[in-house]
Amino acid sequence: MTLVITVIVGLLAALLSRHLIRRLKRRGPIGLPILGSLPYMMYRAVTDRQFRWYLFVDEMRKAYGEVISLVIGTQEFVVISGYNKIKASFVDRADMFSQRPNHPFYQIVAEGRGLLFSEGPLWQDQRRFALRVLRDFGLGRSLSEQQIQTEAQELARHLSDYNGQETDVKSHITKAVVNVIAGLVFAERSGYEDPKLEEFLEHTKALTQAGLDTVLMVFFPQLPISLTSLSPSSNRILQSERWVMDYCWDKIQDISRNYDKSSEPICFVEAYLREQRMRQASGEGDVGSFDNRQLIRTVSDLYVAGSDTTATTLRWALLYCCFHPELQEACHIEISTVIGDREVSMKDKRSLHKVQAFLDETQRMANLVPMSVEHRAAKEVDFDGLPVSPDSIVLPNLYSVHMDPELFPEPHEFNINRFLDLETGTYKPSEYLIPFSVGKRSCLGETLARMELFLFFVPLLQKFRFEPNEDCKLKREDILLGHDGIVRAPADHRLVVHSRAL
Ligand code: HEM
Repeated sequence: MTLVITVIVGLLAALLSRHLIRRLKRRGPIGLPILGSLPYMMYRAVTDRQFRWYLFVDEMRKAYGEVISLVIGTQEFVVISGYNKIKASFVDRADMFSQRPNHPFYQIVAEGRGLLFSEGPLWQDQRRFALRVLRDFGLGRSLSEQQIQTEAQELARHLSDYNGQETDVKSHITKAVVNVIAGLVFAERSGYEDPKLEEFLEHTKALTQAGLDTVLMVFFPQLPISLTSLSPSSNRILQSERWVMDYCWDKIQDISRNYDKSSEPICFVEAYLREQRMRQASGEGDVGSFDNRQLIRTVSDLYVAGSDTTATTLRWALLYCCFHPELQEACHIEISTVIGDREVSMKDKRSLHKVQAFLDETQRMANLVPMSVEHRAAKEVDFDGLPVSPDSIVLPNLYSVHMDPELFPEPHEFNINRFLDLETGTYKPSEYLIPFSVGKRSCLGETLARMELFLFFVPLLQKFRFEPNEDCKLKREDILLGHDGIVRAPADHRLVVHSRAL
């Protein structure tokens, strides 16, 4: 018996010392063997109502440094924080840090296809193609400008029905933004009452605002993947993923049945179908990586990445308008003076200094994707003295840049003057504002998103005044703290909409 106890204690001591030696070589919390910092994180999540994953990670950054190793369960996260370190890794060493996690959970969800979670030559080809097609359809130019203007008018018409009443602006705004993407991808739009659109919004929410129990699967990559179905939240993600894929596939099939592949494409799907045909004609009858499964995944990525992100940023902008009525009024006066009651266009952007500063400050404070999308290293590498394994999940801590008091003094204050030249009153952009991340994997939809933010926000402030309802005033701090998730959304709230006399 004594011998057995001695052997067990010896084994445990050996395991612990091996763990300690390995952990001491790395910067970051030591944690426990097998569980890492998970118990501490769970304790914090249970005892602190204000616990948020990105705040926890940033707390670790404050305690241990700008490049740290955080082990949760058996999964190592390498957190890269601060503008200089983020640039040194994702821009200067982009070839090393532009991969996506090879973790089994991501493989199940995305199968290494699409734009968001693919890598290597497949990702390069698809990204290049998507950017070219979106440019051909006038991204950053008049075609998509008209499309957004039409949706902005529709949104304003819809909101004017609520004059003097309170409403949850979320669904109105998201529908308008989804219609812009649907126009580009499928050359169609849905009515605001379309039940499929409602369903789509529910499923994208499940995908972008996943909870901690989903991440639990990520924390233990060695667990059999069948266990994923035991976690309700992981299951919800997989179901939503399937729903969005089926939805996209139905639409692709409709387009495919009617599209004459020799004619000029009018949407992304038609351009893709034509590319498939050209590849089949030129090669050995092979579409290469441009097959139908890749098409569905790419389309669903554009849909999911392009809807909740922009819509939620606009919701943050209206919330900040409500909590800073003097700034809302200053932007309205600027809009009235510069463009009066005519329709806004992208040409007006450079004359609307306060509006631009307001949108930038919104993006800084909102920290919409605080830890960006997960990366990984292409191979075993040393970065800033820390060994980084290709199995580690690398997180660009964008939140740490936007909240850096050296770059943005009093970072928790909403202050549009950071983006204004105080002598001339003109807009002054900052290179440290990086909501779309940086480097080769930076947001593919940045140009579209910037256009949408401007072309939706200006008519909203031109035609309406927004006010928080009583509940929103009472719960201000909770609403501004927001939810956890890949996309950081404000907590549910309702605003009172007042039409302005034009
Ligand atoms: C305000 C709105 C938006 C924000 C803040 C935003 C932010 C981001 C961020 C932080 C990433 C990850 C970059 C990285 O991996 O380091 C990303 C990736 C991506 N975004 Fe956006 N995004 C927005 C809107 C859009 C729109 C409108 C589209 C669609 C047209 C889009 C499509 C994508 C795609 C496809 C990727 C993956 C790129 C890749 O892995 O190569 N995004 N976005």
